Amino acid sequence: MALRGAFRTRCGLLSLLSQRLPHGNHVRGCVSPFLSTHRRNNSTAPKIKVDFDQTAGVSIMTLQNPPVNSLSLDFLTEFCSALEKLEMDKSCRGVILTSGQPKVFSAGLDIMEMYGKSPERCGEFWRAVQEMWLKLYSSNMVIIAAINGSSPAGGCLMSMTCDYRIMADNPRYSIGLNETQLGIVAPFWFKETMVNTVGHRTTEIALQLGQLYSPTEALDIGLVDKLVPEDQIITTATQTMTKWLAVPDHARQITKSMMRKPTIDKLMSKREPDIQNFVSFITKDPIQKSLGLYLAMLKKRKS
Ligand SMILES: CC/C=C\CCC/C=C/C(=O)SCCNC(=O)CCNC(=O)[C@H](O)C(C)(C)COP(=O)(O)OP(=O)(O)OC[C@H]1O[C@@H](n2cnc3c(N)ncnc32)[C@H](O)[C@@H]1OP(=O)(O)O
Repeated sequence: MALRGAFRTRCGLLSLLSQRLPHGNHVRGCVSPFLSTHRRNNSTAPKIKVDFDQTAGVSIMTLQNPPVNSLSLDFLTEFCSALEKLEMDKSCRGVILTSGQPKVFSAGLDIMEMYGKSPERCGEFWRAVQEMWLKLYSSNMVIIAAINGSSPAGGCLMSMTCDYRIMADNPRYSIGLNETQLGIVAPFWFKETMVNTVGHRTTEIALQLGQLYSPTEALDIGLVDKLVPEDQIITTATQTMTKWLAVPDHARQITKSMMRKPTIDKLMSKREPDIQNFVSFITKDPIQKSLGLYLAMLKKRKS
C-alpha cells in the first residue's frame, strides 16, 4: 500500500431525492426489465483524462464518464490504474481531481452495478470500490478535490479521501452521504472517513438523515474547505497545491499516515467480510426493491 512508502521522500507526491423510500417488504422478482436495460454509457473512450504538468509535478485527473461520472466497475478499474501510475511516478507529487461533466462531480456508485446483478458480480464491484478508497485515502501524493458539481454518496466519499476540498459556490450543487435515502447503508469505512472529516456528532446526524448539503452548508460543517466561483476552481486548486507542496514530502506523508492509518488498517483487516456483508445486504429483495424505486424516481424526475 502507498502509505508503506511514507518514509520514502519523493523529490519532486433532492435533498436530491429527499423522499424516503419504502423498504422492509419482501418482494421477489423486483428487477423490472425496463430498469435492468437502463441506458448505460458503453463507450470505450477513456473515462479518466490525465494532464501532467511536469514542471509543477502536478496532474489533473478529469473524470469523464458521461452522463454523471457514476462509479461503475469499468470506471473504478480505469481510475485505480491511472492513480497507481501517478503514485509510482516520483515526479508526480500532487493530483487535482475534477469532473469533465457539467453540473456533476460524481453521482456516486453506479446504481446499475448494484441492481439485478449476481452475487459474484456484486462482490467484484465492491472490491473495486474498496480499492479506489484504499488507493486514494492512502496516497502519498497531495490530492485536492476540485468539486465542480454535485457529489452525492460515493462522490462525496471520493471527495473526502482528498487532502483538501474546494467546491464551486453554486447553490444548485449538493454533497453528502445520502445512502439512507436509497434504503441502503453507508458501510463503516464510509462512516469513519466522514467522522475523520467532520466529527462524530455531525456524521451521526448526516448519515441517519442521508443529508445532502449545499456548498455553503458543507463549508459550515467542514465537509469542504473552500468555496469559489466555478470558473476559478482549477486556479484555486493549483494555488492551494503549491502551498501544500512547499511542505517537505516525508514530514507531510508521515503525518497523513498517522491521521489515516487506523481507518485504513481496519478495512485492510476486514476486506473479505466487508465484501460478504455488502453482497448479502445488496442482493436482498427489499434492498433491490428500494434501489429499483430509486432508479425509477431518477428517471421520472427527468421526464
Ligand atoms: C453494506 C453496505 C451496503 C451498501 C453500500 C452502498 C453504498 C452506496 C453508495 C452510493 O454511491 S449509491 C449512489 C447514490 N447516488 C445518488 O443518489 C445520486 C443519484 N443521482 C442524482 O441525484 C442526479 O443524477 C445528479 C447526480 C444530481 C445529476 O442530476 P442531473 O439532473 O444532471 O442528471 P439526471 O438525474 O438526469 O441523471 C442522468 C442519467 O444518469 C442516471 N444516474 C444518475 N445517477 C446515477 C447513479 N448513481 N448510478 C447510475 N445511474 C445514475 C440517471 O438515472 C439518468 O439516466 P437516464 O439518462 O438513463 O434517465
